[in-house]
Amino acid sequence: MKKLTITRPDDWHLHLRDGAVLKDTVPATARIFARAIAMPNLVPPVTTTALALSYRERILAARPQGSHFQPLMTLYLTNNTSPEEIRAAKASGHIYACKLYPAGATTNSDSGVTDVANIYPALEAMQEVGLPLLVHGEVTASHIDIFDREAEFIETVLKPLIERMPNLRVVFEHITTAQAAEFVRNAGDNVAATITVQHLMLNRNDMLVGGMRPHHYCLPVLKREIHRKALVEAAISDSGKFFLGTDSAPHTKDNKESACGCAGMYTAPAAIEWYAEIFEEAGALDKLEGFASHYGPDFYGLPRNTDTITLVKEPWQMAVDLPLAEDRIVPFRAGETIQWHAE
Ligand SMILES: NC(=O)N[C@@H](CC(=O)O)C(=O)O
Ligand SMILES: [Zn+2]
Ligand SMILES: [Zn+2]
Repeated sequence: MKKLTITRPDDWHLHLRDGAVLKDTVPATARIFARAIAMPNLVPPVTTTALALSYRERILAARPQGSHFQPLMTLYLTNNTSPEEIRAAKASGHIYACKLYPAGATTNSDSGVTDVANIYPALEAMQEVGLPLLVHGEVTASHIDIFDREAEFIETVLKPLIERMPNLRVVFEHITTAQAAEFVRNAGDNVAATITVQHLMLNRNDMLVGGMRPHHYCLPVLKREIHRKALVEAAISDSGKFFLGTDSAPHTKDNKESACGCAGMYTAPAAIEWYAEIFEEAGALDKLEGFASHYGPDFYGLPRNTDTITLVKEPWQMAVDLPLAEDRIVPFRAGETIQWHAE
């Protein structure tokens, strides 16, 4: 039987949500991951240190018994985020980054930033105290085609921003295009990117051929096969600039299977197993540990985990649906076979 032991991984982009669902979402990730960047797009959003600290307590309370899982908290930037709030966040010792959602770009982004110029004072404070900026990198102008929104964001927002603040640490989250991979590769050491399971495994045909598949809808939306290939190249490149961020984004079955379905895929239940499948298929299983367990903490200036997990090539079946508090959720690749099993 094929086996692979790697340093315990972390998830650098995760949606746990809040309230009753935490008892399902927290164990799904804590099963394998030591730490996860907890995204702040709640309703209302996590805009202050006080809100982040109380959210952290609710996540900790939902851990399975004996779990050492650590949520790494983030602040949701708004047009009104002050430099004082940034300094307080850093001083709290529990906030590891701030998230830029362009207003209207994705799930719960209505309070997001309408123009990055509005947050220059906050970004300057982040640059100064060393808090990374996490970016949902898509423009939202209605005349820009949805498949072009990420590439457009690089040219019109990200490049000028990084030129203006060359020491700001930036994570370009859930990249989906060859342009984004190339931009990050050529940028300075202060710029990195996370890559999801779904953008490494699927292209837009998987969402639209043979019927419209709401469970394959997320943002940024799946792209062409050439982009998927470029992302796999980036993930296995060992450059230290690309690391694991699942963007596991739970929505109930009803909210996905709808005339206006929510964006997001729930990959937490077998994330590391799917990444292993991707790396194996690319002939690069030896590169999985760097991507999943080393480059993330290195970029954030945190210690790597000291214990390990073992992946065994032992096929199993993903459930067709799972509990999400009082509702049901359809996980990624529901009912399908998973090649690896991690423990
Ligand atoms: N990725 C998604 O499609 N959805 C995420 C938000 C996000 O990360 O953009 C969510 O919170 O549901
Ligand atoms: Zn996003
Ligand atoms: Zn996300």
